[in-house]
Amino acid sequence: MIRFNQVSKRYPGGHQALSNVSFDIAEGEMVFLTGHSGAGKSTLLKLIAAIERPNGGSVIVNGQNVGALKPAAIPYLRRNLGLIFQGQKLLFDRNVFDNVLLPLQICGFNHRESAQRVRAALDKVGLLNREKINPIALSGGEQQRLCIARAIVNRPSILLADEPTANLDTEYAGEIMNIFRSFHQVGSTLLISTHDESLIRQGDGRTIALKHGELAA
Ligand SMILES: Nc1ncnc2c1ncn2[C@@H]1O[C@H](COP(=O)(O)OP(=O)(O)OP(=O)(O)O)[C@@H](O)[C@H]1O
Repeated sequence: MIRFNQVSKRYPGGHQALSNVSFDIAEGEMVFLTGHSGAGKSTLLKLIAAIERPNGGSVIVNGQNVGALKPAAIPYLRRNLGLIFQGQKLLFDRNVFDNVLLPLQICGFNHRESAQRVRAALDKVGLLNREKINPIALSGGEQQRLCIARAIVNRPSILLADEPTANLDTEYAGEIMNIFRSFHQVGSTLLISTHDESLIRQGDGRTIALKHGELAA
């Protein structure tokens, strides 16, 4: 489902973030991506979502070479991806429900189906009873769960999460891991970058480790 074949990424200015990285992730797998700060984890996730392009090798997602996609094809790729990335902003001028609705509005779903999907996503992350409030009134962990609801409302087949439990206490981190496990159980493919050893222990998935931009043995 995701295949990296000898992938290298060098940023402008000459920094080599990834060197000759190769691995496969099968449909339905849950994989943790680990490595020190600066090892290249975020870069690897961005290559899958075509936020960055590789300088060498190929990144294949669902049979498509995403590094070679034309810009017009990128939104179609992203419809199959749920992205939980650092720095993604919630909209504080809309309520919880409307924050989750936004990706469906962009895709042109009708109102009734959208509302059902939003409520199903909010239910999964335990925020169904908070749909009318402004996200500013949510705790850090609840805001993170709202970001997850927004990422899954399209029912993506692949979920990419970059440090999803950073800055959260253990209790919240455990809740988020439970949500990921429930996706894994229904057959979604997950790739989760994390420093959090306890998350990895709870997750029962394979680990891919990066060290200075290379796969660590
Ligand atoms: N847009 C960019 N321009 C230039 N260099 C970058 C850019 N993004 C990342 N880098 C560099 O590439 C390397 C890998 O960064 P990346 O963010 O992928 O690492 P990471 O493993 O996710 O780190 P962290 O755990 O700290 O988030 C780092 O040395 C970083 O400074």
